[in-house]
Amino acid sequence: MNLSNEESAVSRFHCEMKPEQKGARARAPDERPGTYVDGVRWRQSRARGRSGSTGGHPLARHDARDEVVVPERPAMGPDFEDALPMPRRQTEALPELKQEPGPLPTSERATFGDLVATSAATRASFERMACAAASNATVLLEGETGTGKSRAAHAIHRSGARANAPFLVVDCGALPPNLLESELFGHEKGAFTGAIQRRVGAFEEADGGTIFLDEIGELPAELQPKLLRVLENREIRRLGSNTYQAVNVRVIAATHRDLREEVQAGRFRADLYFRLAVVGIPIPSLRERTEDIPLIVERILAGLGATPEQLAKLTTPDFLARLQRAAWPGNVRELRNHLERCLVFQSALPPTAPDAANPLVPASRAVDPLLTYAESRRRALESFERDYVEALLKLHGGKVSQAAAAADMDRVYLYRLLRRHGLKS
Ligand SMILES: Nc1ncnc2c1ncn2[C@@H]1O[C@H](COP(=O)(O)OP(=O)(O)OP(=O)(O)O)[C@@H](O)[C@H]1O
Repeated sequence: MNLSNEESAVSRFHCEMKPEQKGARARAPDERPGTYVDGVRWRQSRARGRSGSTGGHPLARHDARDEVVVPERPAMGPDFEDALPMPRRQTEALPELKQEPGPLPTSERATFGDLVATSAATRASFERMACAAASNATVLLEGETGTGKSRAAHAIHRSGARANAPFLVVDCGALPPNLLESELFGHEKGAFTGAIQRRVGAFEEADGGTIFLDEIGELPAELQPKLLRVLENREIRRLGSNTYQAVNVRVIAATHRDLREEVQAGRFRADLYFRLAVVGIPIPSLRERTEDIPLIVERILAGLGATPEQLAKLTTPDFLARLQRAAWPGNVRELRNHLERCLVFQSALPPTAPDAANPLVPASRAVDPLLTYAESRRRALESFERDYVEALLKLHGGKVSQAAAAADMDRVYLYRLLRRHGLKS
């Protein structure tokens, strides 16, 4: 399909088009005016070869070739992307913009790399991962914290043609903008105070391989146009340098955010979103795929070196059923931590039950007067911290920046606490 849009003022998500055998199915997300096929206004339509569709004024054409053409921006100077404004905040009523990746193909595939699953939802994700691995396309993994996005990214890399080349991970939420820019693109000596020598960035280091941009939704606004340029032109410029150099890097990005919502709110560039989501792969939360829990438990226990006796004790139908009923806001990571605790305490511990009156408040823990005051205090503080950040994150749907702002904490400090308590890697 060849789709063109010559009008810059078109809404960010004006319509969705899905290729079908004999053309394309197009869907307008709401009643907003101005989307036409062959002159007729529509919300859902099946378009044939060479129909014209206008969204307001713009013209969208498609033909039967299996190719999507995103309009190119005019060529400008090396810093042209820095001058591009962030899109304005959407002021009109927000339409229903939940991502609909289309019906995912059902798959027999119960493993991908070291990931295992039985649920249809996860097997469908595996199918997409396998397709992505066979290509060089940019991938966007979307799922809650701890669902296994990093593992999936690594598995895609390992299953593809770049398997023997480097795989570099950059957490876009963990560094302030200037350090992140240098981490990604490198810098020249003297580029800023403290740049005492030249530094190669992750894109250069990953040349020939894959770069995994974790928490891409946290990418600061000023770096978004720079990443867009890399994705469009496959070239980078070190901080403090005037020249671009070509890089051959496959990009896999991941986020726990709904990036479409971020685009609607004007916090994430629509053009960057489209460049990233060439292959979008949703990773379901653990509570949406409780059928996977027994297999995942076995896999995790084997990885943790559980003995056959421990394995038998922690895979009884009763214990597995309890695990399947738990909420797991931290998803597989939290499940893994729980199993590790079970091994340490040699017991099939019940998963932390949320307080009945307030599901966000975990049950209180008893104090042990046999411990010293200092040790008791340390443990209580530790336990408070974990419960607090876990509940905070759950309250804010896994959105770290939002949670940090609401709790009046520094985002980087919250990240540190989440990592310390195994709620984030
Ligand atoms: N299918 C699986 N089998 C075993 N362990 C898993 C599986 N999926 C995830 N894990 C474990 O869960 C933890 C979290 O996985 P991972 O870091 O890939 O999640 P994530 O979605 O990238 O998290 P975040 O969004 O916080 O970065 C890791 O310890 C990983 O080893």
